[in-house]
Parts: sequence; structure tokens; C-alpha cells
Amino acid sequence: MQMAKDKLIIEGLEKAFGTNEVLKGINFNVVDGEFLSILGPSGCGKTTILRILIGLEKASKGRILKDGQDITNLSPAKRGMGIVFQNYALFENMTVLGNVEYALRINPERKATARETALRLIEQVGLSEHMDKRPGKLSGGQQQRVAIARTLALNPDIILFDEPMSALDVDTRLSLRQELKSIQKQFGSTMIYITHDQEEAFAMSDRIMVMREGTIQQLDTPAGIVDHPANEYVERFVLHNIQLKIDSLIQYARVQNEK
Ligand SMILES: Nc1ncnc2c1ncn2[C@@H]1O[C@H](COP(=O)(O)OP(=O)(O)OP(=O)(O)O)[C@@H](O)[C@H]1O
Repeated sequence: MQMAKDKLIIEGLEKAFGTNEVLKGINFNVVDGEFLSILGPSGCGKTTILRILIGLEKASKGRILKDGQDITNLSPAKRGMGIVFQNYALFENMTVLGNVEYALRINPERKATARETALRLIEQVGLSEHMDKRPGKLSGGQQQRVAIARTLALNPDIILFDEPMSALDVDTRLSLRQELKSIQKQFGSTMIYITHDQEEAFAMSDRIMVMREGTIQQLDTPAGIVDHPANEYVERFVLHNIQLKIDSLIQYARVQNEK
């Protein structure tokens, strides 16, 4: 059997803002081609991890290895990672095509094929008929698709997502979930996905990293977490909340049936 390869190894990561210790010595690995969710309540340090991984923030201590190479001090552009934010962060004065093409056009090696690549990606995320529109004329789900296409354009082997669905309605979330999984299959990318939504983490992930106040409480498969929650916190924050959601869905279905 072929052994799964580590795409990323994070060793002893610490981060403090002044006296606020936000990450308290974090160690984890991300397997090549894996979908890993980072799940935890507001303020536990999820976004700080992503910002350090992509190079927007400097760690106080620790190392990041990508494919065995130490990238801790590399500039963001040299890390081969892309990021998709919650608020899409699109250029409002450019069309969909302009947004996806932009990073390609300013890159000497990719400039020649920029248009071709952008058109292909826009088609892949189902936005061909909207490519001449400004982002403001699109729905939230469509804007997030533009942001995803723009990130894919530079062909990163690791894609980071910072709560990309939190501004979207339930139906859009469900269809985007499927699309993300199929994009991952197609591109073979490794994905790290931040969420505070337990159900989303369980539905999408190969493994889930459960955090609390700058520490990792458990890193395991969804089934592993259900069968063997590491401690009372995981049981309460993850499993109890999922059960509450299931109960309210059952209750909702009952009310609908009785109507
Ligand atoms: N640039 C900064 N300067 C000072 N403090 C910061 C900075 N960025 C983050 N923090 C603090 O670090 C802690 C963790 O923030 P972080 O955004 O990583 O949490 P999070 O788990 O992603 O939360 P949320 O789900 O609310 O986004 C918070 O206490 C936050 O106030």
C-alpha cells in the first residue's frame, strides 16, 4: 500500500500579539490531497494559522515545511498557496473576467495564456454567461465562485479557505460544498478550510482539527471524533452542537409535515 505523503508539517507554532498568546505551540500535518477543516469558536486562532501559513503574518516561533522544504520565511508569492476569504475580496471596478485574469496578466510567465486560462476557469465554476458583469451585479454565491476561480488561476497546490460560506444562504452553501469537493478532485489540491460550523466540517472533511484558545484539542477523521472524542470539550463543542442541529432539523421537518 502507498503511504500518504505529508504536504505540510507545522511544528511548534506560536503567535502572540503583545501579551495575547493566540497560538500556544501548535503541531500538525496536512496530507497531500487532503481536505482538512479547522473547527473552533470565534477567537481561538483559526484565521491566525491561515495567515501564518500563507505568509501574511509572521509566527513568533515554529516552522512550516511544505513538501519537506522549510517555507517559514518565504514570501507569500513563493509558497504556491491560494486563499479564499469570507468577503470574496473582489475588485469592484473589474468584470468577472477581469478579476480572474488579473493575477495572470501581471505574471510574466502566465501573461500569454491569461485569457485562455481565465475563460476555462470561469466556465468550470459555471459563470460563463456572467463574465462581463461587475461583482456587484452577482449573488453572494456567484461572487464566491469568482473568488474561487481567481484563486485557482495561479494553480496553487494548497488552497486555504477562511469561512468562505458564512455569508451565504443554506441552498447556496450546499451546492458550493459539492463544487468545492469536485474542484478538489479535478485539481488534486490540498484544502484547508476554516469554519465554526460543526455540520459543515463533518460533511466536507477527511479530517477535522478541533481548536480551543490557541491549542489543538483533537485532530482526527469525523468518524474518529464521533467514536472517540478526545475530551469533554470536544464532546460538548462538536458532538453536542451537532446533535442540537439534528434535533432542530427533525423538529422543522415535523412542523412542515403537519402543515
Ligand atoms: N493583527 C492582530 N493584532 C492583535 N490581535 C490580533 C490580530 N489578529 C488577531 N488577533 C487576536 O488573536 C485572537 C485570535 O484571532 P483569530 O482571528 O485567529 O481567531 P479566529 O478563531 O479566526 O476567530 P473568528 O472565527 O472570529 O474569525 C483574537 O483574540 C484576536 O483578537
